[in-house]
Parts: sequence; C-alpha cells; structure tokens
Amino acid sequence: MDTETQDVTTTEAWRALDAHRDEIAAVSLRELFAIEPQRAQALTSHAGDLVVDFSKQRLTGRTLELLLQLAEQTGVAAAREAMLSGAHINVTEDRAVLHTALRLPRDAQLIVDGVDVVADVHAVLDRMGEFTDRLRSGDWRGATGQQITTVVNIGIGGSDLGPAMVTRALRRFHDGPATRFVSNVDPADLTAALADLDPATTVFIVASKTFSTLETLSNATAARRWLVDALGEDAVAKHFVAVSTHTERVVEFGIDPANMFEFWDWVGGRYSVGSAIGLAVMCAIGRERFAEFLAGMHTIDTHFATTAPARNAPLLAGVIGVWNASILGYRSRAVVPYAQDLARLPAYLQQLTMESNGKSVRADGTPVACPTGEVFWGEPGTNGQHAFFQLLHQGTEIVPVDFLGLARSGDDLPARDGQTSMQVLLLANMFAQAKVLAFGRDADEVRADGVDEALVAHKVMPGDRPSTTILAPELTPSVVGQIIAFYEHQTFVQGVVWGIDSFDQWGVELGKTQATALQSVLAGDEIPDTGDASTDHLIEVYRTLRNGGR
Ligand SMILES: O=P(O)(O)OC[C@H]1O[C@](O)(CO)[C@@H](O)[C@@H]1O
Repeated sequence: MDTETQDVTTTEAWRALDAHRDEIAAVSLRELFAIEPQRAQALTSHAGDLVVDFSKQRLTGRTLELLLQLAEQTGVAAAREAMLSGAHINVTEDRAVLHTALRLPRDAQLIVDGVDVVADVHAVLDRMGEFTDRLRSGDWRGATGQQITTVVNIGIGGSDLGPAMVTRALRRFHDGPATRFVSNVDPADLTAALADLDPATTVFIVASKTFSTLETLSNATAARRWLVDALGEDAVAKHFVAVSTHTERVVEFGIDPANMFEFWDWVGGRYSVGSAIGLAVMCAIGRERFAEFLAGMHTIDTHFATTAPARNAPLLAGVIGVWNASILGYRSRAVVPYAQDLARLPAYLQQLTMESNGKSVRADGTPVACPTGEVFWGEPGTNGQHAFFQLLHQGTEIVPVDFLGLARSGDDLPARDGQTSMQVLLLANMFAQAKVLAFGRDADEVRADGVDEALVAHKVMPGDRPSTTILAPELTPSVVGQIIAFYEHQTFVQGVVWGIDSFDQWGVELGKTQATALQSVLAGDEIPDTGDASTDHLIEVYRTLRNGGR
C-alpha cells in the first residue's frame, strides 16, 4: 500500500471525456443511428457464446476511443496481468485475487507464492466429484442407511448467492438431490427450509470462507441440533460437510476434516462460486456439468485476457459503466434477465458489484474524486415491466438497463396466437422495451396517433435511455459461467479505473461487531446505554412490543 493510487479525474482522458459529454449531450440516439448506419454491428462484441450489443448506450465512436484511453491511462491491462498472474492486488488484505485460477484447465500451471494452484484446485474438484458422485448415486447413505434426497446449503453472501443463483439458473440440468439454501439469521429461513425435511435423508453443506460468520454459524448450530435431536450425535459425520478455508474452525464446530472441501484466501467470497463453494451446484447437476460451467467461465477469462480492447466485451462494459455512473451521472443500473431461471442474478450481481466497488476511498486510502460503484438492482422481465419500468421510461431518473435474453428455451410452449411461441413473445418484450427506452416517441408522433391533446404530454416517451442487450443461445452451464465471468471482469475494470480495491469489504465489519454487542443488550432488561439516543429509544420500544405492550 506504499504506492500512491492515481486519481482518475486527473488523467487526460478523463478531462477529454468531461468535455466530450457536453459536446454530445444534445445528440439523440435516433440521430446517432441515422448518422452511423452500421452502429449496431460496430458496437456489438462477441465473447464466447455471448453477443453484447452496446449500440443503445449514449456514446459515439469518439466516446469509446476516449474510454479506451482512460483504461490505458489508468493501467487496466497491467492490472489485469497482475491479477491473472497472482500478484497481491488486494492491497488492503495483502492477498492475491485468483478466482480465474479456479477455472484453469487441469493441464495448466500457475505458480503463486511457490505453489502450483492449478494442481490444488483440481485436487479439490476431484474430491468434490467423488463426494457428489456418491451422493447422487445413493452410495453415500445417511446415519439410518437411507439415501440422501435433499442437500441444504447453509451460507451467506458469496457462500450463498453464487450457488443459489447458479442452481436455480440450471434448473433444467438438475438431476441430483433437491437443493435448498438457508442464509438469513432470521429463524424463519431455516425453519421454513426444514419444515418438510427428514433428518435421515438430509445433508447440510456448511459453506463459509472464514467459518466465523454469525448467520452461518447460528444456522449451522441450529441445524445440527435438529439433526442430533432426531438421530443422535454420531449422525453428524454422515449429514454435515463443510466448505471453508479454515480447517481448525471446521473441526471445532464438529465436522470431520475428511468431510471438508477446501478453498483459499485468494478466492474472494463474491468470486467463489467456481470453488468448492459451488458444491451444492455440483450435487444438483453433477461433476461433468459443473466442469462445463467452469469451462464457460474460462472462455470469458481468455477473452478478457487476450482480446483487443476495442472488441473486449467485459472491458467495454466496464468503461461504459464508468462513463454512465461517473461522467453522465447515471448512478444505478437495472439488470433485467428475460429468463425466469435467472431470477437471482440481480441479487447475485448486487453483491458482486456493490461489495466490490461501493467504496469512497482509493486503494491508498485517499478519497475518490468522482462517484464510484453503481447501484445494481433488477427483476426478471417481463415481471419488471409491470413494476418499475414506468420510472425507467418516463421518470426523472435515468437508469441504464442490462437486458439479458436467450434465443432458445428448453421449456418453450406454443403462444396464444397458435403461430409463435412463448419464448418468442418473451424476447419480443425485451426488444420492445430496449427500443422504446432508446428511441421513445415524441409529441408529434403521439398526436399523429390521434391522442387527445390533454394526454399528449403523458404519452410522450422521452427516449435516449441507455441499455446494453446481452444475447446467448440457451441457458446452459457454460453460458451461466460466461455471464458470471463477464460481470466479474467488468467489475474489475471499473475498480481499476476508479483506483479502488475491489476485493476487500471493510464497510461490512462494523455493523457485524455492533450487532454482536447489541445482542445481549436487546435480550437484557437494563436501561440501554448504547452510545446513541436513537438506538437506546428503539431498544426500549422493541422491548415494550416484545412484552406485548404498545
Ligand atoms: O463465507 P463467509 O466467510 O461466511 O462470508 C460470507 C460473506 O460475508 C462477507 O464477508 C461480508 O458480507 C462477504 O464478502 C462474504 O461472501
């Protein structure tokens, strides 16, 4: 941390972009498409199976040129090389950042701090494969000799969102035991998950990088009690496995290290679904499909590492994200997958992007000089259309949208018209939304439709609302891996440009320690003195309500 981190706003490219913003402010997307007939093709990148169309972003060829200069002047290529080679780019924790090593093929080699991490990675993948083969074939039996029918993953943040999102996304490939995910320390989460389960046929995966996370250890302890009450202490070995970097804590919890799947401190929690944290996914879809998922990620890693900047999809997405958030002032991004199976993708991306880039100081501790981390949110289309799209179309806030769509669906059904299919209808909705956001409809067009003058202003669609459209052939394990790696790398690019450490998360620590301190205050009945009047008052109100008062 001795080296000073560059302030992006002092670069030549930033100053040029700042001026350029004003130059193109009055140019509409309609005009840009009229001036550049090949715009759609020119602004579409191909990465693996992903086709990424940036043409509806508010930018010109000159904007992209300047954004690529910005990437150059902030050292994105060198930072990427440093990450991929295992340099300690997570400076505040002095750690390498090597989630890309999790998806290197078996015959690759990567020596980091004197160790071949690829060999370690594949040794764990093999152990995961052996375990999941046994579980899926029925060879692994519970304490009463019954076959395991349900796997419950207990974890939170990266130890939940990745496997939960991917397992759901790959529903069609699910041919193993049923999977459930418990994350919240709210007892309702565990209680609901266990309500109809039989301890004799249930296996718990306790997934925690640190094995010290309050929510996970609370849920794991309660789940252990549920199992032991029914089957006795000896049953734990057949019904609990752990995924962690911390063997001693796993043993202390009472899980046999033989049933522990290891990963390493160079895998950040939100980047860990390709590690043993993906064990629940492997239980659901099997080791071959999981290998395809990893291979999909590796395809995008290779694209990111080797493709020229002007065609490099995650690099372009990253700098366009900076352009939107920091220069145009569009502070949030909606992610709208037109795929019900990607319903958890927005939540997954919230952690990936916001825990990574939601920082106000640069890696050297100096304050950032421009807005950083976008606020990510979203829901699957078409549901989102009937909820928040009104604001996207006509609100005062401009929210860039990432549309994700699939050309084919394994679930397709005939459409009501008897001619097309519901998947075609779904995609037609996606294209329509992106089209209307970009090109809108002006007052004359509204009038030309014979709309009553009193309603014209209400029906004007302003347009010029940016979006990126990502298309893929089908939701396969590989494509899901590709989507994840695509977002991981754009998050990385943004972090480098902003000069922040995208791999720490100090901002979540204080709340955790204060919760632990407040737990006993809430449970007790002494006059609260927590150091602030607001919290003291809330605790008193809480106690009154808890005791049935008003
Ligand atoms: O895997 P662990 O150590 O239980 O941590 C869970 C999550 O908690 C965090 O540390 C903070 O939210 C995340 O980064 C992480 O994914």
